[in-house]
Amino acid sequence: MLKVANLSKTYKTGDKALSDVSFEVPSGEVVGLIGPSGAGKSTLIRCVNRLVEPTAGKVFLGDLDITSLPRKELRRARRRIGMIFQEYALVERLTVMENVLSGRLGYVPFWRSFTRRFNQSDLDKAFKLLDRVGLSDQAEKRADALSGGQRQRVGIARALEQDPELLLVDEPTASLDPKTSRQIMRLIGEICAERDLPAIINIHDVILAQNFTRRIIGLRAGQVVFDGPPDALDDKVLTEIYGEEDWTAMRKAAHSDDHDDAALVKEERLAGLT
Ligand SMILES: Nc1ncnc2c1ncn2[C@@H]1O[C@H](COP(=O)(O)OP(=O)(O)OP(=O)(O)O)[C@@H](O)[C@H]1O
Repeated sequence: MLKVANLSKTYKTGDKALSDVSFEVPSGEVVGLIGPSGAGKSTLIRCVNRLVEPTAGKVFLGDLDITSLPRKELRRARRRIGMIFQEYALVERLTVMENVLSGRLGYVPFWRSFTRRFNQSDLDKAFKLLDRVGLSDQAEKRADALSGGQRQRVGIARALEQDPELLLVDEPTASLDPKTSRQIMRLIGEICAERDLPAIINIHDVILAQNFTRRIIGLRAGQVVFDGPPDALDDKVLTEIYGEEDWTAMRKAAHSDDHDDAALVKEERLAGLT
């Protein structure tokens, strides 16, 4: 379980990015973190594993107070937190398998990580993960030969290779087309359910967040202005978070996207492609 208590962050520039943010994420819960640009979503995700140092407040992973750990212990604690990034952060010239195995680098002794020698159980696990994310036939391909969606699947498998207790996901679909975005969100949700893994997903697309998470936290100007189920996110709340928008038009557009998807899948089935 993750607990964030009274977290605040003011950058050296004087920008107040987070003010007194508190929430808990129990095991297996996937939280969509939404809010306009500059609301503090990335800062919040990064404060959890102290890639950004909070100015005040606490972060607990289970009983462990992440915020009070000295550097060396923080490194150990970070192994318990998997991160998935918008731009995938893969090593382009390495193979898919090597990228997944790099998720273990925090665990293996330095000399072994240097020679990239991994034990059989790491390899077995990586193969299983690649199978789970639908890439078992791509293990030897170089990362730079993959599509965006495939890259993000590698990013997911890599995060899982370290057996995390928490997933921090930063704009996982920002570089993907709508259909692939939905597939990636579905995959993350399924994997968290299978592993009883809590996750926070920073996602700018409200409709995606509503369709693929069961709880949404809305940030505005560094403060939590909504914390509840997707159904409760009505036009009034959305306007409070984002300001005035035509929410009906936005929903219609997303809905027609869904229909296009469904029609495509049907056509592919009829043509015997899937
Ligand atoms: N390294 C930094 N130094 C100074 N100010 C920063 C830094 N990073 C972010 N900020 C400021 O903190 C506030 C929150 O930024 P943050 O990137 O967390 O928002 P965000 O909700 O993730 O936005 P976006 O959706 O555009 O990525 C903004 O006012 C931003 O300008």
